[in-house]
Amino acid sequence: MKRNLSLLMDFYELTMANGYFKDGRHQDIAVFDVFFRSIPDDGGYAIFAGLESIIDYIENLRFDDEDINYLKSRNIFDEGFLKYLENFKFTSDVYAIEEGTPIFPNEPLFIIKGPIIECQLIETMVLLSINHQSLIATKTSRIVREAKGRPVFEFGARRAHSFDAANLGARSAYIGGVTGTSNTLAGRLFNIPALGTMAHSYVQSFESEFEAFKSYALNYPDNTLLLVDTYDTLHQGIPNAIRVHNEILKPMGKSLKGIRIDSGDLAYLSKKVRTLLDEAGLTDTKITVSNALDEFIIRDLVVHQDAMIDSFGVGERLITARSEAVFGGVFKLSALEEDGKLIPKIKISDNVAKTTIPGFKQLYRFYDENNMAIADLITLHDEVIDSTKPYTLFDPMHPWKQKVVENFRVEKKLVPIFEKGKLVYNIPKLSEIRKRKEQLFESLWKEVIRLKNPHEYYVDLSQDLWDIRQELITKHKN
Ligand SMILES: Nc1ncnc2c1ncn2[C@@H]1O[C@H](COP(=O)(O)OP(=O)(O)OP(=O)(O)O)[C@@H](O)[C@H]1O
Ligand SMILES: O=P(O)(O)OC[C@H]1O[C@H](OP(=O)(O)OP(=O)(O)O)[C@H](O)[C@@H]1O
Ligand SMILES: O=C(O)c1cccnc1
Repeated sequence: MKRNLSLLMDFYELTMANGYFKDGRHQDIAVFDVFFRSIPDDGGYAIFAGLESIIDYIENLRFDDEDINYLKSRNIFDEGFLKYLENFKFTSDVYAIEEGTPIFPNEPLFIIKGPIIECQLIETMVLLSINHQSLIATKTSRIVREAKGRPVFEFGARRAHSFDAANLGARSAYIGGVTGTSNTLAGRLFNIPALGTMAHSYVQSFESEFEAFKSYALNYPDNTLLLVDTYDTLHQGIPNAIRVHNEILKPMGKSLKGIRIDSGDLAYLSKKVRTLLDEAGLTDTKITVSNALDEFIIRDLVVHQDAMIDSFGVGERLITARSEAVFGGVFKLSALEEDGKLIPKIKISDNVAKTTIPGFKQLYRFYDENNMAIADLITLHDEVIDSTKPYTLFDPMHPWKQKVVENFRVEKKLVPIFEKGKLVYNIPKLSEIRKRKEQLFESLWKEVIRLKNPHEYYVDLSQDLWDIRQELITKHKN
């Protein structure tokens, strides 16, 4: 079902848009940036996601009769403004970081340059898409990393905060690194491997656990995955699973694919289960565990308890990003055209870190000879970095802290998405986005990605941009 989401915007976007229109300023060219200030869970990096939803929103942004009639019924909007909305056409330029890219605080993730009225109308959807999807991709990447190569499956749909959160959450989780999802619709929509085991209800619905396992094995002899903790994992679940293997699967030339443990001490049980399975000759049968897992429990199981676990199913704490459920991306005006010239604008705060970075910008990532990311540099939009010469990076908060880099390579991180309202970006397949995340993640130092007290990745300003910012701070403070 195609939904009309055009009015999914904060009401103030419309009152401001109506104001710009009535004052005849609505076609004035503005630049707005999206950035975020702190990384969820005090992490050292985040993963960017949500761009495809924004592209979809912009491509379908039109106001139908029901939208217009609703706005009319509020009795505050100008007739001319409603006519403008009725004939709305997106004409702006958009630049964004590509999904799956590691991102850091304060850098521009998404830039729109166009009539101020258009910038304002898309604000809410841009933020909600980036904030939700980057949050889940980031949380997932933390979880997957701690599994140290063991597959992680996303099991969260039932505890997601809505159906959109389930579907887009599964997509973000796939970018973040899960191997598959239990959400069948996400599987169909996004071509993510959709799969699963069985629930306790299946076991409970039979006279005995053995009968339940037998039925499952007969129905799925090639992919028998049994939930073994309904009654007693070690004394009933595993013996019944081994019996089903010996009596049903083995005579068919098949073998038990895997078992899932969903309660109890997962380290202790997994080791005991591994021994029992091995002793029965089932050395290839995989052990999956679930039950309110997160990156910390997984790390504890894998690193500190030597649990014998082959894969993890992770639901509620991933799909809701329970440990820190807000990704604080913001949308700020950074430039305005006056007499045909873009004039940088700033928002000053007593907290220097909260003072915005003015101007129409570009973002570069510096890599060393070994392809490791050294720092990100925010520049003016047209600045060019000459990588054949040494470049002096400096900390924008403490400019005397400097580092001269040589033998580096730079990547422009903000790529054109819309030009004068026309989509110019080749939307990548989800599998390519996932691969990008994997590849770019390899360029981050271990110090930056560790869970606790990570090293702060440098996000610097070019000298030209720093000068403009200082000039504006001085001007407004006087
Ligand atoms: N060895 C372990 N190390 C660290 N955390 C663990 C370990 N085993 C299980 N956990 C976690 O401890 C929590 C236990 O949850 P809970 O108190 O609900 O117990 P339970 O075993 O699920 O009990 P129930 O039988 O009621 O389902 C879960 O988050 C689970 O992932
Ligand atoms: O704990 P999570 O990380 O969210 O992982 C998903 C959970 O969902 C299921 O439980 P549920 O009690 O909903 O149903 P069940 O009868 O299949 O166990 C499953 O057994 C997991 O415990
Ligand atoms: O397939 C599973 O094992 C599954 C799916 C959803 C939630 N919990 C478990």
